[in-house]
Amino acid sequence: MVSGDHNPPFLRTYKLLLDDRGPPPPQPPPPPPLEKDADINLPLIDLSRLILEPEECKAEIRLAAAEWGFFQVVGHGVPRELLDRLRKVQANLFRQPFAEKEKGELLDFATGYCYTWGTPTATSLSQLSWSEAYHIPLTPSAVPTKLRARRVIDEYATRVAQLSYELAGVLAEGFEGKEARGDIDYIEEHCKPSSCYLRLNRYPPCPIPNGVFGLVPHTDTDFLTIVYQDQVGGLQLLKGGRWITVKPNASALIVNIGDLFQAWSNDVYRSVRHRVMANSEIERFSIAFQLCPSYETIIHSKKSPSIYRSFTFMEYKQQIKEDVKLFGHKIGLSRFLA
Ligand SMILES: O=C(O)CCC(=O)C(=O)O
Ligand SMILES: [Fe+2]
Repeated sequence: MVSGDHNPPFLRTYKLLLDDRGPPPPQPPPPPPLEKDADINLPLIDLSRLILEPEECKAEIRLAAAEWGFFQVVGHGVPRELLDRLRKVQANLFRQPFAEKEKGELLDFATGYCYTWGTPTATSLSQLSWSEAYHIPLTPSAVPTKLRARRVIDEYATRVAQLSYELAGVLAEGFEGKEARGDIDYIEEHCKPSSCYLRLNRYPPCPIPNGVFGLVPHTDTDFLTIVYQDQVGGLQLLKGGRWITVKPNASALIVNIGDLFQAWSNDVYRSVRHRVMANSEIERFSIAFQLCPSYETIIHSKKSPSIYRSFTFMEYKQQIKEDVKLFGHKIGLSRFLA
């Protein structure tokens, strides 16, 4: 039986930021009206077609990654029943008392895990993320676990990592050409599960009206992210100057391109800014798998002229850390222009 308050103390901790809101920031002029609804529907790709009509399906994946940087997939092979079990495990982990979550001993992952909430560096409301998360490095453990939660997370991680390799392969072949199949192994070689992450997110209801972020606008620091969201909604991506909501679809997984794929593909694929809006009444859950390389991996495009200089993943992460400290936010790829 779980007792004690499970919500992080947002109102108390961020009281100054919340009191100091001032007038709302000036709004940009409204964008022109959309021509038709279809314009705002994210591509939905049925991956079972990779077997029936592989070339058409691969072309759709590449087009979506180039034009949107975001797409949803069905027919992805992750059983619905596993997603349901995972969601229960996730809800239960977040329902533990806040003090227990902070102690960080709820899961027995090989290299530990990290529980975070809010934005300790925030100096204004626009830098605050109204959410909590378990960041789990997917290092395989030598010791079998007795924890059901970890077994379910491991099972999901194995499946979703496999899916990410498959998608990364299709995308790599798209800009490197078929003859460069070796580069498909580039991903499998450098992005072993031990350097990938799973992030369990919870967005508690936020009593502050208007526009508090569940997760502040950002691009992802990885090759690829695969997100499983619940039915609440709130994830939005930036396209053509508009924030577009990713409509919940219970059978779909959301795939988005990260900064490293953008650099490696020399801007063929786009790492698009996205954010989560907080909901005033309902809590929201999502799970993000991040396909990341080992720290020493060198990211460089073979295309000439190369838009970005070569950099290691370690350098990239280090730069982000410095920028967050200095400016309160990540600057990202523009720091690495050639
Ligand atoms: O919660 C979501 O839908 C998105 C999460 C996300 O953008 C992230 O974890 O990087
Ligand atoms: Fe993200």
